[in-house]
Amino acid sequence: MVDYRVEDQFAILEINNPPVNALSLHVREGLLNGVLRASADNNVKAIILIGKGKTFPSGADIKEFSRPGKAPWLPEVGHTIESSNKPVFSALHGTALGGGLEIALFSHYRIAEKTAKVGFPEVHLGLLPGAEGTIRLPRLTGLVIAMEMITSGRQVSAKEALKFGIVDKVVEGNLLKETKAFAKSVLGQPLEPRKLSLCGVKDADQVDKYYEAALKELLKKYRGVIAPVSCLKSIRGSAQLPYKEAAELERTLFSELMSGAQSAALRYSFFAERAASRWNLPNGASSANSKPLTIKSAAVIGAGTMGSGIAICLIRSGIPVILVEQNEKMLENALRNIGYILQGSVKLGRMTVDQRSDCLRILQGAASIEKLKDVDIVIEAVYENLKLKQEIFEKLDKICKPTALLCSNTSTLDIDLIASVTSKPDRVAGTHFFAPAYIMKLLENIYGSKTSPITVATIMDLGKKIGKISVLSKTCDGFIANRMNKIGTEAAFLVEEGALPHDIDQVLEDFGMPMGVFKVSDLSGIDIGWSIRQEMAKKQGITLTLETHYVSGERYSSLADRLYNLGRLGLKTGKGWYRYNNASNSRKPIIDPDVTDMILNHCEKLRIKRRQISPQEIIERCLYATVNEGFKILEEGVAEKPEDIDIVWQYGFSFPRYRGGPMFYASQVGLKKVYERICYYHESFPYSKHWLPSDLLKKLVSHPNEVPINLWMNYTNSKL
Ligand SMILES: CC/C=C\C/C=C/C(=O)SCCNC(=O)CCNC(=O)[C@H](O)C(C)(C)COP(=O)(O)OP(=O)(O)OC[C@H]1O[C@@H](n2cnc3c(N)ncnc32)[C@H](O)[C@@H]1OP(=O)(O)O
Repeated sequence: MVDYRVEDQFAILEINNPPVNALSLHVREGLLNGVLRASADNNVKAIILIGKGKTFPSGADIKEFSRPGKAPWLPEVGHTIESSNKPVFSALHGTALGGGLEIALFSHYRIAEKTAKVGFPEVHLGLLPGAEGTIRLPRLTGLVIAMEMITSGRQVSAKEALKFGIVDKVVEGNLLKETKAFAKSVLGQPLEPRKLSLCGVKDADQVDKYYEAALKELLKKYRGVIAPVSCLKSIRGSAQLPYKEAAELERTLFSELMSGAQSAALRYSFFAERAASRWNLPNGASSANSKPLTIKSAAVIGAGTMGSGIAICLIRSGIPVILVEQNEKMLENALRNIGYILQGSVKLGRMTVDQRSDCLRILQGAASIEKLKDVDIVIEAVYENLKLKQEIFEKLDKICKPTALLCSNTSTLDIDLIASVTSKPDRVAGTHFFAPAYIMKLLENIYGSKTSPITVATIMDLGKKIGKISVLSKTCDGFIANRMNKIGTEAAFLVEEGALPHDIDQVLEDFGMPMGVFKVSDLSGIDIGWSIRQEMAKKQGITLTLETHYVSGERYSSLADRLYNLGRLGLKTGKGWYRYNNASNSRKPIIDPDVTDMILNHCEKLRIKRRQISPQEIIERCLYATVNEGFKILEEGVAEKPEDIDIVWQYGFSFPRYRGGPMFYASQVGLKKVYERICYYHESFPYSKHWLPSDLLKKLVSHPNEVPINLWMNYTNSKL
């Protein structure tokens, strides 16, 4: 794991632990033994630490964090490096992150290859750089930069690292050769000034001021997240305490974070995200054995908000797009809007003026789909109506080349029904983007019964290429995301039973959702849900009234229909579940007593006796109903694994990452407890079929060993 050789009186310790040279036990042992051996060798003048393959160590081995670890620990390895009688040079390339950067900070000198990046991403895992990174970095960079880098987890370029004083030299070409050359230029110089444990923090006298300012910002930016504040406390310690005491404080804070629920969820999320990109189909095809096609050109049908957003995602990644819209005025507006949105990206520094021009150069509008005969993929993004989509797919089937993939941005419709009108159903799939498509990271890809592995591989790969997190779902009504989402339904019932919209929103926001469900509803428009409900009623041949309380034997809440009838369509009309001060263009929701009156009247008419509802019940009702559906989704093979579901929730619905996702959250609460509460709510609300307990959940609670391994998460010691 660490290859040792001596060349030109340099001991080269080459770390060889692919794929990212994580500092697993054997690497730590190799480094420790290698440094001791080189220090004792009279033929060695200096020691060089370097990574084999694509990177210097990118951190501690995160997998080791979930099991009892073994010495030597990283700080021990680090102090052996620092106290060596020979100068130690870390030669950085790739991504020198976390524990990797800490090893470098224990070294006496750091040389970085031009394209290298360095950083402390531990905060994303709910941790702090616990091998004295919070104590050493401020000694090089000063407090402000260290606070920013460590609390944000940002990776900085070699050039920036040089400017900040993190590295001593940036080199091009052969890193080892250049490191040796640099080493020769400093050999013989005293080592003491190079030992960070002997240096002070140069702006230590300003620490309280910097701490307060950073804390204020963090509390606003990362509400409810504990690691950034612990990072900050540890950095403050680096300035206020003697080195050893600061290191002890760091260790204490690190242990607290490591044993906490947030870090467990964030570490799970790290692996879940990577697991979601791997997929298996029931026919044995998988991401490991299926090769994607290369997509060189695309078309998007429908220039509404969704279609335009999807076109932006594609052109931003260099894929030429034909945007098709029959309505010429709408097309013109859409092309102009895309220009404005990209202009906004330039203003925010997310792209250059030239990059914007390049994007617009590969975007063209078209009024008919006749022009699509040569494109590699078509993504249809018209109104959610099966008949309309089938008409389009029938035409595309005739016009497009036989190898073209035909995809629908449907959020609910059966892919098999859409594919059934084409002669090549193996080429048809769903690519469900989330609004706004150019911002939201999730791409929910859907396969039908005839979708080929090549098609699946291609859309999963396309997602990655356009910077999305792709998750695969089998076709069903609503797929993973919308089928599972029971929060809105239960929230409305809770309001009928005694809670008020702002009570529910507050509880959900305290839980970590960025916005409560009623605020979201106001933002997207009360009319959207209303049309969906009317469409559903039409299909079932029923008429919804303001007194409707049951539909086909299922409990129904007409509260939102009442808002619609009052013309309270949400933010756009200045009134919805909340009131808005449109005169001042404010988006801030204001609690409206008229809504409370409307709710109380509704309950009186339906003879509902209102009661006190606790925050605990709000969380349970909103989340456990969703979790129960999640288990049904797993049982039916709609999602292949719980990690897929959790990633859909994190990236599609902004579920707090520090809670892992609904499935991981349920595992932390304890599946037995969750199951018992679901059974209780099923008894209490027999007319809501989403409370019918999932068989899989029942089995996991009663006979966990009989459940196939993929149906429960790999990366957690879940409490059953
Ligand atoms: C007493 C105190 C002790 C320790 C303090 C130190 C703490 C730490 O160092 S915590 C770790 C800090 N480092 C990180 O958080 C980096 C995490 N990794 C990444 O950000 C990325 O993997 C990368 C930028 C390094 C590379 O990205 P990319 O090239 O896109 O590859 P992948 O992300 O797909 O990763 C490839 C493969 O490697 C696995 N992996 C990555 N990092 C680690 C790691 N630190 N430990 C274990 N495994 C790691 C990753 O899961 C992928 O494997 P799978 O595809 O099988 O999942």
